[in-house]
Amino acid sequence: MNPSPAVTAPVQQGGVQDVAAAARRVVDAIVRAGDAIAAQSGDLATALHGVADRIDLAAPPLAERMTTMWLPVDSRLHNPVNGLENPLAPPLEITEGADGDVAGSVTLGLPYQGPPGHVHGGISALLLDHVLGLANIRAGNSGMTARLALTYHRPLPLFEELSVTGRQASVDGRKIHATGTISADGHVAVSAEGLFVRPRAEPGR
Ligand SMILES: CCCCCCCC/C=C\CCCCCCCC(=O)SCCNC(=O)CCNC(=O)[C@H](O)C(C)(C)COP(=O)(O)OP(=O)(O)OC[C@H]1O[C@@H](n2cnc3c(N)ncnc32)[C@H](O)[C@@H]1OP(=O)(O)O
Repeated sequence: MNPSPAVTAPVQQGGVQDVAAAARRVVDAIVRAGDAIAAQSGDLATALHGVADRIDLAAPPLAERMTTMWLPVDSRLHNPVNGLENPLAPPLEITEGADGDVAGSVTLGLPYQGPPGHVHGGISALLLDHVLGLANIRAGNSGMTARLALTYHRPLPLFEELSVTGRQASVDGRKIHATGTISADGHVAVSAEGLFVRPRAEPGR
């Protein structure tokens, strides 16, 4: 289900989304293989640099790419959480949302490992910061993250579908409070309370 054009971007077959998906696969394969590719490392690095050189040649000036980052459509495609054109995004799939809430799902592999078989705590913070931010956008009052407090209740497993939720709790002038969770197998593993502050001027302006 695609609940809101405000927080998700259309899934496209082909195009840059496919390139980003292939790049994610390369990252995953490197982390999985580890020392097993040491003997081929020269060839592999040369091949990957060749791909990067080819892509770099086509790139427009950096400033041109940065200016639209806060525009909703561009952010939806390029943010590092659910941006389908950003290889760093796992990507989180926004699957559901009601009454301004945002819900998403994601299965994380080895590149996101912290403790053995479990998700690095900073990745949980990344997911929750973004989903709380999206919940604020959906609720119609959004701001910059000023404070994000996370409680890690239990280790969060890799290779299992995770459910991420976010909702706006209250608005007090420019201060916005939002809460969220990450659950695995129906159990909350991480919960978050965030303070977001609507800047006096839009960021980057
Ligand atoms: C408008 C933005 C949204 C646009 C959306 C476009 C579409 C995009 C689409 C998709 C995006 C998906 C969503 C993304 C989500 C991710 C968000 C991030 O990752 S943001 C990057 C990380 N955060 C920073 O870089 C902030 C850095 N900090 C600042 O810029 C400032 O400190 C800021 C804006 C947070 C506050 O600055 P001041 O000058 O406006 O704040 P003062 O006037 O001092 O305080 C206002 C009130 O807030 C409290 N406050 C401020 N900061 C606080 C803090 N850290 N802890 C506690 N209280 C704080 C103060 O005590 C004050 O409260 P009293 O009015 O006195 O009651």
